[in-house]
Amino acid sequence: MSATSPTPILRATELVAGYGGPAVLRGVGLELTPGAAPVGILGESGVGKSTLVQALVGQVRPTGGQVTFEGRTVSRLGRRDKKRFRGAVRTVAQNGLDIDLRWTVDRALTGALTDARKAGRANGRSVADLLEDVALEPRLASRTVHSLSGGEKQRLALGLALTTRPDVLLLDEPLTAVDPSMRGEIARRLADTAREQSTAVLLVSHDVELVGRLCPTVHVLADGVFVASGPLPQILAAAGDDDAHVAVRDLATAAPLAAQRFR
Ligand SMILES: Nc1ncnc2c1ncn2[C@@H]1O[C@H](COP(=O)(O)OP(=O)(O)OP(=O)(O)O)[C@@H](O)[C@H]1O
Repeated sequence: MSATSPTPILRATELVAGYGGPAVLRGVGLELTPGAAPVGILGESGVGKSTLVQALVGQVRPTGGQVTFEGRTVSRLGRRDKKRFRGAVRTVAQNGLDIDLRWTVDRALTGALTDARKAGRANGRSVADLLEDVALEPRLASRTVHSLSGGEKQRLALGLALTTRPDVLLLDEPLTAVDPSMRGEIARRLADTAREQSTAVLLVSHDVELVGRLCPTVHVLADGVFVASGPLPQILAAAGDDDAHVAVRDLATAAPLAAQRFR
């Protein structure tokens, strides 16, 4: 290994987490490295994908194992480190817009860029650049956030997350309201920007096609652990094996087109 090989910035080790009852996550390991290719998470509804994302940012406290940011335990970060963490690790969830809906898109993005600059995370991007990153038309800049469609709001949430030039972008079903025919294009632009800025991306989605296209490495979450990891074609190709996990078989059945394409 060369001395300059990138090191993971956000790392979950033997992560156990839940909500007081039986643990939802029962020993998950994950590494996110700036500059590395996007990592995908697939799994049926309720298996704990969002719980994993929340545990990665300290919103769900692990009861076992740990999550570290730059080597420090996330749930024990001090005030200054926490502030840095919030700029460096951005989450975009399905309904992730936490801003005044009366603002115009331009005001929202300009304000976020100013905040990023004050926090020492200026990225040299303009509002126009950000709109392009997430495939929002320039004419939408003068519209109020409230007036945007669900899919446009989701794209704005992505644009806002990019304002801090994050080291890690955690995307939890970020494009559900976007027309399926547009998802690929938005994801491609996002992946390009992430690559240019060395942002590590974790993509959680039910959309097997999307995850397969964007993420060279995919983890399948079931029974609280990753039951399969690797390139999606390899995972789907093994779905017919005698020892294949039922979640992998279900994945191939639920996404026959993807299974065929990747086979
Ligand atoms: N705040 C909470 N309190 C108690 N239980 C919760 C809470 N949030 C989630 N759960 C439970 O934890 C389990 C995992 O939920 P989670 O939302 O992580 O699954 P998911 O894989 O993201 O599902 P989906 O694909 O439907 O979004 C589910 O059984 C869910 O009901």
